[in-house]
Amino acid sequence: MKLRFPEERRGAMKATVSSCFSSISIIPPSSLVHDPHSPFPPVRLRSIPAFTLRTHTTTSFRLVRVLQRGVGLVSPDDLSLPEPVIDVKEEEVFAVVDGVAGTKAEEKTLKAPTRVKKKGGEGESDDNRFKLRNGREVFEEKAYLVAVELKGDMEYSFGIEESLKELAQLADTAGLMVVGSTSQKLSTPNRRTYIGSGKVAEIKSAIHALDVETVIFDDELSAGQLRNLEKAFGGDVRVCDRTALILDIFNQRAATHEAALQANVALAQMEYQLPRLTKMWTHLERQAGGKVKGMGEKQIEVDKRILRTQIGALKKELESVRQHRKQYRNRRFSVPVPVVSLVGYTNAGKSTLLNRLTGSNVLAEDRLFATLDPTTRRVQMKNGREFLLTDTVGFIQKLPTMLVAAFRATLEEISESSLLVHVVDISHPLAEQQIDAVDKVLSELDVLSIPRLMVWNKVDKASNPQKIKLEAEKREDVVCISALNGDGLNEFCNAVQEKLKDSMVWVEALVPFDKGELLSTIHQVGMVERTEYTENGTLVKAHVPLRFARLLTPMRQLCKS
Ligand SMILES: Nc1nc2c(ncn2[C@@H]2O[C@H](COP(=O)(O)OP(=O)(O)OP(=O)(O)O)[C@@H](O)[C@H]2O)c(=O)[nH]1
Ligand SMILES: [Mg+2]
Repeated sequence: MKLRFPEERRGAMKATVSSCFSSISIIPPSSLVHDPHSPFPPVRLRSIPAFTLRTHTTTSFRLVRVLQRGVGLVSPDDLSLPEPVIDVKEEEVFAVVDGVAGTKAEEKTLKAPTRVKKKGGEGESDDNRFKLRNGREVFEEKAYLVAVELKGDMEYSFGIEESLKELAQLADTAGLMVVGSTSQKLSTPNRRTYIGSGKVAEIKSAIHALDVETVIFDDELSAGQLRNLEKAFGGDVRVCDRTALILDIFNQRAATHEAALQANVALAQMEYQLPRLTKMWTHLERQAGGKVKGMGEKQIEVDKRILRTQIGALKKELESVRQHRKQYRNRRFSVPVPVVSLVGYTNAGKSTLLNRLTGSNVLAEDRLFATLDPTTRRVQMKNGREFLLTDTVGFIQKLPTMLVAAFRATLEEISESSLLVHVVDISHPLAEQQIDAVDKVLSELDVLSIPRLMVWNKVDKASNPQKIKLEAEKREDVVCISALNGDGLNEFCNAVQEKLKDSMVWVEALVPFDKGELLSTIHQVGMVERTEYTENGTLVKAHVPLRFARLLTPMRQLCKS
């Protein structure tokens, strides 16, 4: 496999590890657990919008309720919408209620599509389709996947088949059963239906033949396209896009996490929802026989205003969480242990690496987006040096921008790190494309200036580990490891230390004898090259973190005089 790396990434991770680190080895995990607690105290938010707490048994039902007919998102308690004076037949209630959030009839429709386990008869085959996902039982709906390759799209490096494979993994993570897929090459997407009319007809036949319940598109679709496609496919089939699917996975996973994280996901869902509120209400005018002109327009405005207010309130609360976390981090930084963040594509093995090095028990599994919130643990090496290692949420190609924005506060951990370790699943056929996708997100987060070290993980799983290792040796900024079996972890720690040294400053200071504690801290957080005992104190020559160097300024002057 050929891997490309931009010039700036070929940094200073020397193959010639400096002699002062040659004796470093890793202490067995059991003795490394220094910080069994999360780095942040639990944060309480005053309010999480009601919709994030609503759960339904059927995934696609949730997708549709939450993401497509978004007005249902708004908490009924917050609403003072005028009830539409429309005489509707029983079967029309569902459509009307889907457009009118918070009416009494909504409760009725919420229950409508929920599947109930039946004993015997018709329900028996359905029984096998109830699966446990993210700690919850969900009905495994049949999903059909659609991808479009736009001609001349140079950014699209994944290839349509691979992107579909990843979409299938996402669908599986969300609890859907993929029964088929199709793709189309287009020069420009169709404005109304995204795909061409022939493809629409082809998918419609597949829906009938395979009993499809949900059609998922690999790209973000507009509200109009989603609606037109649903209409074209007819029946009960739902249509959603990749972004909605990712948001749904985050929503499912966030349910068991702290409130601040749920609020981040809620915010991302609302941001996705806002532009998709248009024309949701036009059916009201149709059902009123066109007698109440402008009614739909008015309702959209009301909904948008409510949603904007909720977004504003949520942003405000998240800002206070941000400040809270910042204060906590500042306190942590008063002991200047360098912070190293693990970043990378989802499923690359970041959490497995953190667990290996620190004896922690962070969830690591063969699923996408196993980790949602950062975990920081202390890594101490045999030579007494230590650094803090932070595990972060994984990235993915076509990561919804609203998710990146919403997680910005959480990802501040990354921006305040001394070093980013980019973990790559080198056994993956698209490792190179995944590296590019991660770089893209890192540049969106504006952290490209932080020193980086690349780690090729899962070497044990690669078809030709020896070849990979030889390739890595040729590069200056790559370390090969297997987080699963522990191979290469000594080299990894040495490389981290070397990289950290690059970000430190050289000091020569005379530390008075009565400041023994300070001397041991220098040994702990810095890289001491030499110590000399003099009449007036200990002369130390070391690389230390910038913040710490400032503390030593008076002693540096003392040394010069
Ligand atoms: N063979 C092999 N499997 C590994 C290795 N490292 C991790 N894995 C497996 O890869 C899967 C994903 O590992 P995680 O540690 O959860 O990956 P992650 O990067 O934290 O994933 P997200 O939290 O989704 O971003 C798990 O099934 C791990 O057991 C490795 O070195 N070799
Ligand atoms: Mg993880």
